[in-house]
Amino acid sequence: MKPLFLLLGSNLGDREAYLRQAEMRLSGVFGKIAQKSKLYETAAWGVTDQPPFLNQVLAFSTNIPPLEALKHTQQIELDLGRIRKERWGARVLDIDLLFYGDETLILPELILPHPQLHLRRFTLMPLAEIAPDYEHPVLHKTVAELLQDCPDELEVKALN
Ligand SMILES: Nc1ncnc2c1ncn2[C@@H]1O[C@H](COP(=O)(O)OP(=O)(O)OP(=O)(O)O)[C@@H](O)[C@H]1O
Ligand SMILES: Nc1nc2c(c(=O)[nH]1)N=C(CO)CN2
Repeated sequence: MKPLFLLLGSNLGDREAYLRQAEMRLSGVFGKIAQKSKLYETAAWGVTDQPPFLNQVLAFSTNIPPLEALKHTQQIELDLGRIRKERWGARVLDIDLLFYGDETLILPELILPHPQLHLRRFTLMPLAEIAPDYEHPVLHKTVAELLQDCPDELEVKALN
């Protein structure tokens, strides 16, 4: 079994409800949630001309292989997305695989650890809440150190 850290994001519709549904579906696949961050309200990063996000990090302990894990998370995005699509005409759930234990992968469909995680405060803040001492298997810095060194100045606010 290895720890799998997932970042959930939503910025359309009832964001909290989408995250909750995603969480239920994910625990159906990966089992009991080992750790769960608070919800974080964050301004949109990258393409800033869009509504603010709710982000949250969940951790599981699993032996489902990485590519299979990705298929599951993409299916959940699709399933919840279909509901959204009819209603809003946009994707409102994003699931990123952040760390899968010490796995390092560079495939067209999956890069582990997530190649942008150290550049994104909206990822590092919730991750640092639940796993500050977790070491990045490529950069060899802890999550707390990555957060400290992160150049991103995005405002990220814990909600609960
Ligand atoms: N660690 C990873 N977690 C999730 N998807 C990944 C990862 N590495 C590569 N991918 C690939 O990235 C592709 C694009 O994902 P998506 O459409 O969600 O992009 P995005 O959310 O706009 O950007 P980002 O991935 O930078 O957050 C997916 O089809 C997936 O195959
Ligand atoms: N704050 C925030 N910004 C984003 C996010 C996200 O989850 N949170 N996801 C994006 C596409 O993956 C683009 N920008």
